[in-house]
Amino acid sequence: MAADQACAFLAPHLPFTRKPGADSLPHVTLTYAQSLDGFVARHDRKPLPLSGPDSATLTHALRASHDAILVGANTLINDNPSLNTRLVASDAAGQPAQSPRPVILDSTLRTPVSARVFTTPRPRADGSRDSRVIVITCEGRYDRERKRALEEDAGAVVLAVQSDDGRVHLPSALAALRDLGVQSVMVEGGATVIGALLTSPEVRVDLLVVTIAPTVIGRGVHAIGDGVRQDTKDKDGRLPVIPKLVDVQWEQFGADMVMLAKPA
Ligand SMILES: NC(=O)C1=CN([C@@H]2O[C@H](COP(=O)(O)OP(=O)(O)OC[C@H]3O[C@@H](n4cnc5c(N)ncnc54)[C@H](OP(=O)(O)O)[C@@H]3O)[C@@H](O)[C@H]2O)C=CC1
Ligand SMILES: Nc1nc(O)c(N)c(N[C@@H]2O[C@H](COP(=O)(O)O)[C@@H](O)[C@H]2O)n1
Repeated sequence: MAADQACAFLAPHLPFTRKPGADSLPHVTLTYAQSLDGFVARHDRKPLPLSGPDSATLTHALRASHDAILVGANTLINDNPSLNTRLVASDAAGQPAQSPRPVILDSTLRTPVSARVFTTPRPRADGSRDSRVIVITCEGRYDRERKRALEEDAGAVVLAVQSDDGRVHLPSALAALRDLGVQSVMVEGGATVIGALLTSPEVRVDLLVVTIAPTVIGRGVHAIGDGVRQDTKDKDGRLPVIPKLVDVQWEQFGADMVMLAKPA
């Protein structure tokens, strides 16, 4: 069964908890599905189903094993995802599946109050933890009325952190999540967030889980190439560096191949 296979595949890497130390950031797993020719989305950025049922089960087991699940504002708006764990009964450790808290990176609060994520049931077996959606925005860039609407009409928690070149400063976002008690964050994308995270000199990706589906798209958005401008230096004059991968494992889930690795 795919759920058992997912548990066995992920078990050596559990639990996903933040490293010791008062100031340490949550554990970060970066995960996405790509076509055989390397795309995560069609060129029009419409939702693109790539994962087959078995690798989708793995993704949901991974979701259930994290405290929070993070996407960029474009993914939230384009895909209108649920971000829950409806495909699994247990997490990767065999405990009853909980849905992680959705987190949206949204510099200017474009997230619509009608987004599906706000009304998706997110029962928590332990009954104790706050499951409200968290929207992280940039200090000084958001509209107060949008913040009020997201908080009061959609029931979100809006956190404002410092901006980094007009976008949410990733270490500050993770520190804000840590301060809410989040130990582990699963980042699902899209391409811009994947690129920003993989090349961040300040944030460490602890685990990378990539599903490769035997589907050819031809034209679309590359998982990494379109999220990272290789010729663009950051504000400190540094070129983006994509880390090498170590401890690489491959396993077939249904028709898909899944790679699990650690950035060095
Ligand atoms: N196959 C897969 O596994 C997945 C595919 N996708 C696909 O990806 C596509 C969307 O990708 P893409 O258009 O690149 O957008 P993203 O979903 O990566 O969102 C990017 C936006 O997030 C906001 N943002 C805020 N802070 C940051 C930050 N620090 N770093 C990066 N982004 C930040 C920015 O918008 P602002 O400035 O307004 O804040 C930015 O434009 C969709 O088509 C979706 O279907 C998505 C997830 C997984
Ligand atoms: N693992 C995976 N496989 C695919 O084929 C995908 N298209 C995605 N996309 C991500 O999943 C989100 C949809 O989540 P729900 O099914 O609505 O819960 C989508 O927004 C992407 O983040 N992932």
